[in-house]
Amino acid sequence: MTEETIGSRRRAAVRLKAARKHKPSSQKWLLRQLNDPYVAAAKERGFRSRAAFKLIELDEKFGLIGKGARVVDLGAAPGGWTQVALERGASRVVGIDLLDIDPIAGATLIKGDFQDESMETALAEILGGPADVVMSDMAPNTTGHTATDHLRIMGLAELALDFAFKHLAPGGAFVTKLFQGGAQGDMLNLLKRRFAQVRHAKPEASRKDSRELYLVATGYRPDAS
Ligand SMILES: C[S@@+](CC[C@H](N)C(=O)[O-])C[C@H]1O[C@@H](n2cnc3c(N)ncnc32)[C@H](O)[C@@H]1O
Repeated sequence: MTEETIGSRRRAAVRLKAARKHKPSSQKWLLRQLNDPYVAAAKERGFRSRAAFKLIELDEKFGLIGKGARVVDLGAAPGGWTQVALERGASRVVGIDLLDIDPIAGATLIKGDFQDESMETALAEILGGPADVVMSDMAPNTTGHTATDHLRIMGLAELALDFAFKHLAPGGAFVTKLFQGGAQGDMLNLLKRRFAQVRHAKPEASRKDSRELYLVATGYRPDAS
């Protein structure tokens, strides 16, 4: 048996031992975390979430974050997407979340609901101009009821889009998380009128069994009606 095999067996035994300390429901979650290559890679690269790799993939595919870009990260906690935006050359990044976020050098982090009026003035001051990218990885608490969860996430995505309309620079990009079924009806039509290109994407890092996917709209046209 090679040393590598012995090593991986040992690691598996440690994982199982660690997982056994927990209730069956959290055991399942823990085992999934422990065996997830993106969790391991995030730890190795100092990212706060495995979600960081979703943004890396989206940026590699669509070229969203240019050098010196101003970026707004909606639903930023624990901070993976904010870290990626900075690493990819953004000059100003504002992360907003209902939850506390530990400081990230180079970013401004605001605790609160992105819909609060106070956010508008704070943002204009911090960014020093309109945003080049408004991105939302926001997720509402899920209920387990598929139709309700779909409506909730669509509602949040629509509000994020309203926010983008107010803050994006011409030519800017908007990214939002959705559930499968994607952007539909009115929202999709609106996006197609106001952006040069609208695409759906399911990054490799997005779990196969999750209904999540992302909508990426580029080339914002504020004057289009
Ligand atoms: C999946 S997490 C984001 C992970 C993040 N992209 C990362 O890489 O670390 C979704 C976040 O959306 C936040 N959220 C949900 N509704 C929000 C709202 N109305 N305003 C601000 N943040 C919100 C939640 O608190 C949660 O932290």
